[in-house]
Amino acid sequence: MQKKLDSLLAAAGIALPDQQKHQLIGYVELLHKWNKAYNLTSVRDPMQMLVRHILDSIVVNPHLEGSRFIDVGTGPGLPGIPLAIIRPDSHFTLLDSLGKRVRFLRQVQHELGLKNVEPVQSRVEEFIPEPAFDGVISRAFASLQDMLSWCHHLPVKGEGRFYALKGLRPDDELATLPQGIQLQEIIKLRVPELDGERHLVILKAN
Ligand SMILES: C[S@@+](CC[C@H](N)C(=O)[O-])C[C@H]1O[C@@H](n2cnc3c(N)ncnc32)[C@H](O)[C@@H]1O
Repeated sequence: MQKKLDSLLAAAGIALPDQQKHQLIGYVELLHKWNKAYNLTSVRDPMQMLVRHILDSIVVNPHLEGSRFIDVGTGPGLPGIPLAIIRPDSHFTLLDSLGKRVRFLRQVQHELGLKNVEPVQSRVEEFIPEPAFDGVISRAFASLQDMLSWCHHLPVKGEGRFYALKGLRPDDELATLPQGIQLQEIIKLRVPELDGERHLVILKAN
């Protein structure tokens, strides 16, 4: 798996310390080991997990601003765990409503020794955290409208952003953004060996 990760990282132009690469591989091994018991992902092949989960998450890293994030509807920790591994000076709250998935996240936290993640079981609508976040992140969670309406009460700093990882450019969802929210940027992401388009939508309150 190490060779495959190295070649994907090289193709993406990402350099990481060995310790972070070992943690990313350790995370894939845990996903693979516990997938059946916890029903974590439809991706069964660890090599495909590297492409569709690890690379797909970490290509977002250069576009994040700040150090305190929440990954809403994180499921098995995507994109939050890979981002927390390669961004050890940032803190990630990993939120999901399903107890089984949050139990898996606690196991990952413990086995990989991650000090910068906090798994939380809650529906996002009922979660009242503090202090404020620099960014609210989600992947495969909800339409932009639902994400923003379920997350609007989360405390986000003045310069804070909403980051939504999407497949195709979601022009129809962008046409009906709620009042008070504006589009900052849509970034086309390049994920080596992944078929199909990936986009990062960055929104901010105005
Ligand atoms: C399709 S999965 C995506 C998981 C992960 N982000 C990924 O990219 O693989 C959506 C996740 O959102 C969680 N979820 C759905 N509605 C939620 C809510 N209102 N509050 C918190 N989590 C929610 C589900 O339990 C599920 O784990």
